[in-house]
Amino acid sequence: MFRILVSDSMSEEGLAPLRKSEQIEIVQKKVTEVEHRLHEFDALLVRSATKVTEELLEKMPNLKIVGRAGVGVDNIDVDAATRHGVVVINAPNGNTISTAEHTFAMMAALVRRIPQAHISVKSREWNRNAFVGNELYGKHLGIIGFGRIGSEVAKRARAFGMKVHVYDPFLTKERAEKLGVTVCTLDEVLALSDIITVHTPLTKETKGLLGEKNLAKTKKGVYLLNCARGGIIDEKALLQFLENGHVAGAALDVFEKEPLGDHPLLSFDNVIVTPHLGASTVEAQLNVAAQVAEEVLQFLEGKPVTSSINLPTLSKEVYAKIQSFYTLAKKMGILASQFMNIPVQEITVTYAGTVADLETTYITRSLLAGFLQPRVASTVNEVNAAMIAKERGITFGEKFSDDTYGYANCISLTVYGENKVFTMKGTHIPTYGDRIVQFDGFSIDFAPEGHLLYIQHHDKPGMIGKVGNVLGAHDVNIATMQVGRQKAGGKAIMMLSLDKPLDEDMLQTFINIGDIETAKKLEV
Ligand SMILES: NC(=O)C1=CN([C@@H]2O[C@H](COP(=O)(O)OP(=O)(O)OC[C@H]3O[C@@H](n4cnc5c(N)ncnc54)[C@H](O)[C@@H]3O)[C@@H](O)[C@H]2O)C=CC1
Ligand SMILES: O=C(O)CCC(=O)C(=O)O
Repeated sequence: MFRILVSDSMSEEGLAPLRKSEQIEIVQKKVTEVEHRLHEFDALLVRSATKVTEELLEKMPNLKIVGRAGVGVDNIDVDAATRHGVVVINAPNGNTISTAEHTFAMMAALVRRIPQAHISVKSREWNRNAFVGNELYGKHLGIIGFGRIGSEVAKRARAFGMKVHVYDPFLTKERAEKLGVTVCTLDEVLALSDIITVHTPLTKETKGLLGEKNLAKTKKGVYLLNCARGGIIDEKALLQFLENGHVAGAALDVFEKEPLGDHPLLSFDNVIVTPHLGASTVEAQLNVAAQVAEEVLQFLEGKPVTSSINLPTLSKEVYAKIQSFYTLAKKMGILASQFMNIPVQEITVTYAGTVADLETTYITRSLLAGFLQPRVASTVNEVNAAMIAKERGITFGEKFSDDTYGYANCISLTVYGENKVFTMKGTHIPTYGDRIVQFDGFSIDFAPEGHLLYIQHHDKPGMIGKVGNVLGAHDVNIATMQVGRQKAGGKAIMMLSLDKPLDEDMLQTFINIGDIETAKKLEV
């Protein structure tokens, strides 16, 4: 049974797929109302009101996924979630149109002074001369941030006969041309535009992007819009430019601090405001709730998510292809970690054959998670494996090679520890399964699963019998056994899979046989 906490208001219809599952219990309450049972939840669904902080994550040790029904994840401490191994997903497309339409509604309202006129008429006035506005037709619109919403705003602006200038450092010329907009520098957008609208995320680079310095570069009489994130337009600077009359008006849906409360911006007649309503339509809320609900359901069923903020994004088709290698890699990591139970500095994974053409980042992360899990107390998974490796001073890298070791695909692992380098090769054979085909320099062929006993010995007659006798005497049944050696009479290894786990103190009994150098218990 999975428990999902929905802590902000969300479309009921969008959540319906989750309600259908008998494996899922949904609790719709604010975090503060369920403080005593936060540890029970596997998933948390939020909009922007719930702040997903490190402190909250610590109170939710069972949490596996946070779903943001919307775009911006600035209310979620993604780094902290990553450290806790919690996947963060969002619903990036569901509210694009609503927010673009809201921006356009705000733009029209701003230049035609519709809210002011509305208040006037409601106050029983009829003052037509007080509300003379401007046309949008023929005006220069500057769009800062040309992603999903910015480009939808541009389409609508073109339909209104506006000239669109765009600044986005990550926008390619081809995409801009396709959408019929002119790519500019930021200074050009500032200098050319009659109206400027921002559609970037709030980042270190965009915080205060329209501050005192850049506002001074805009045309006198410019109109400004922010339906993205509070803080992209610096509110203090905006006040100053409204006071001196340089900015003709501003339309704001978002603020540095929300809820806004009493704010000096509200005293300006030419500032129109909405309470973060960009995505507040029935359609957008249905879209985003349905999108996160579907993703969370997939995730809880062990399937891939497609819009994760802190995991490589995989389509279902790609996930299906990598799944076998993902499992093999995890087992290889677990085996290597137990075998090399010493500090390690570096891990290299080399891919050859069919696996080399797949999304290997995910496979490497899986191997790393398998390797780190026996070494750390907290949960390690694909989300936090890279971060934990870094914290522990373990570097890791991927290589690609043509040497498949005679198989259709081959994953080779090299672990560099103090005074010891360990190597292993694994392959996945459809219908046969995962096989380790090289272990610590010995060619061998065993399935990496269950209770394993590794013995390194001198290649002499009778060794297999002696090991078998010890196991028999302790009532331990051998399920399978594989041997490998470097040369006749040289160093050799045995890998036995057993029907029950070995007691740690039995290992010395094998060493006492003589001609056995190492006996290790491995559990996968
Ligand atoms: N008011 C509301 O209710 C809503 C607000 N939003 C906000 O709108 C904003 C845009 O959302 P989307 O278009 O979906 O995101 P997006 O990720 O599709 O687009 C953002 C664009 O900003 C660009 N960008 C990043 N740094 C930049 C910089 N320093 N200068 C210029 N451009 C930069 C990126 O290259 C990207 O093209 C986000 O902040 C999002 O949180 C989104 C939905 C609803
Ligand atoms: O949940 C909301 O209404 C806010 C939407 C938003 O700001 C976003 O998706 O970034």
